[in-house]
Amino acid sequence: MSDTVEKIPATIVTGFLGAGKTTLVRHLMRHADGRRIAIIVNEFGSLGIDGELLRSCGIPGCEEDNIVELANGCLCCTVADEFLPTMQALLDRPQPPEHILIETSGLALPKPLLKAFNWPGIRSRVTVDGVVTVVDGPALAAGRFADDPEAVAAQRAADPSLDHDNPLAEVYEDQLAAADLVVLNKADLLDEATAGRLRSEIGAATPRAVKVVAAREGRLDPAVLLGLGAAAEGDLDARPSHHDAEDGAHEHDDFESFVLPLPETDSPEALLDRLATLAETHDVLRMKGFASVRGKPMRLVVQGVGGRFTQGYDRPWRPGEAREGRLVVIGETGLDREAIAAAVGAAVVG
Ligand SMILES: Nc1nc2c(ncn2[C@@H]2O[C@H](COP(=O)(O)OP(=O)(O)OP(=O)(O)O)[C@@H](O)[C@H]2O)c(=O)[nH]1
Repeated sequence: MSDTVEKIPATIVTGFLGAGKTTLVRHLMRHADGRRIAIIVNEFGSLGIDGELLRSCGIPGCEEDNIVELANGCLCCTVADEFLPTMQALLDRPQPPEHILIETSGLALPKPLLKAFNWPGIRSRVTVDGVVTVVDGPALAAGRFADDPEAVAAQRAADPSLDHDNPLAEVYEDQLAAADLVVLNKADLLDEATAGRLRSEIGAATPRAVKVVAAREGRLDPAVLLGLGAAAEGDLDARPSHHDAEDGAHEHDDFESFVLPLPETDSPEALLDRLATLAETHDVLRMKGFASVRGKPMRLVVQGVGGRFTQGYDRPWRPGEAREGRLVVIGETGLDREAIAAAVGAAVVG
């Protein structure tokens, strides 16, 4: 009975590339009210941009020690090698966290991660308080991740061999199927009618009745996001995955990621224009990184989701720090790396 009483709650924040997970985690940290929260951030690309952005945000609680980065992989595939030892180390701290936030990569399937919470050393000490799935409202409205969920479902039901027909939709659907709460994010870019339509679409795509809340920049009261008490690790059957038959193992051959050095720029606007054109031309799903702007003491952050780009400065370049720009590029396999590199005036480095 005391089984659940003293367990540390963990919240899994999942959602497609660029949906707004890191933004939501930052909001949560800003409103943590002194709660000791540890963050585990996982990224698909080899360069940990999200961890870097969280550390530089200046919010108390986002210090180095509280953020553990699992870059270069996908949490769902490196559970045993990376995630479990990381959790163990957090739990073994003299002052263990009061809550653990896990931000998955945009391409991760939540279910293998949920399963990991049943490992003996973890299950006795941590419970999954809830899976929060962040959805990019405007992307969904544009039909990018689930053009027609019902049609996809019907097609699949008719032909079970259609396992990898649409990897984007599969990831999106798996993330929704695992959700205890869905955040319909980027509500500022949706009109009311569209938001209403998306809510019903999401409702139809989730296998259980799950609350859908609209948000701008993940700005929701922590009481809405935390304390869901789902104990999701004990409820796996209710969260179907396209990869159930594969016992959690899945390939990421469908997607690729690489890093480009970004040359110093005179104009952030010109840089963004170039990247936006590039994203459209080459069908890039996600770009994010840092750049040096000539004459500026601050580091420029660039964020691109599909063809929509934003920029801002996060922190001054440190004394002695090389002002090296870096851009992570993520897309479906087959990106023309050379052409993309040439378009930003760089050579591929990783
Ligand atoms: N307009 C608008 N932009 C948003 C909102 N939330 C996040 N963004 C922007 O969307 C971009 C991606 O946000 P992130 O929080 O980095 O998304 P993510 O899900 O962590 O991205 P990945 O880690 O690549 O999967 C950034 O430029 C954000 O500023 C929102 O509610 N409205």
